[in-house]
Amino acid sequence: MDFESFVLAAATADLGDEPAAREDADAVEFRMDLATDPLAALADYDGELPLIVTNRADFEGGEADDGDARLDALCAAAEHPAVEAVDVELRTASEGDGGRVIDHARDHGAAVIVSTHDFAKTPEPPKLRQLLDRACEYGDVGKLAVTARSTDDVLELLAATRASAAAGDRVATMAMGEPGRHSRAVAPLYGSKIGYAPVDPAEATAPGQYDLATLRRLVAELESKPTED
Ligand SMILES: O=C1C[C@@](O)(C(=O)O)C[C@@H](O)[C@@H]1O
Repeated sequence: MDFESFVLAAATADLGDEPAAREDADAVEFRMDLATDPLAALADYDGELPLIVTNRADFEGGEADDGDARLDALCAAAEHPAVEAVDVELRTASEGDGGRVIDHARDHGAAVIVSTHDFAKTPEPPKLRQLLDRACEYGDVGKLAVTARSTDDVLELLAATRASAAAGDRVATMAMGEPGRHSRAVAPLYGSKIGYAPVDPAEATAPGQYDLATLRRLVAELESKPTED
């Protein structure tokens, strides 16, 4: 996966969801932190969709204790041939031991997504750009998920997405929460390269997600098509 075009990832803790995701998803995001024995599940994986592996730390809204074991598991996962991208938090990349995961992923041919989340708010516009810039310094894709409290927040996120993409960075953005839901459908038009949606809406991995089939349909319908004139 080079993320040159938009990738819709079915986010799940259960790789058994893959057959159900095939029709609508381009990839599966395997939330290792939410799975019971993620490396065993990965060893048994023989699905068709490529995998993005995420072992989200507790300090960033996930359930994995931060520490060596979390990063060791990500490194082991990166060795699986179906794993085409590895997700690392910006904080882990910049302040923690994420460098070894990034190097290991690249050594095994996997792309690196560097993520940062704000679960309370949408930061001011200069900060949005700064977060995307920093995430792109470490990752092949810089991902920013914020919390929208109004549609104005979404406008600012879309503007930052557009500006980063126009500057040549590969970014993925989404606004979490109800007022931000539509960002998941429209951000691809402004340059966002990854969307996340659960196969089963009861198993959302973030607030405000559409279910997979809905997001696929919305993105496809909004996709700009060449005009005939
Ligand atoms: O970082 C992200 C984005 C996300 O938080 C979202 O808002 O869709 C969902 C997570 O599963 C994924 O790791």
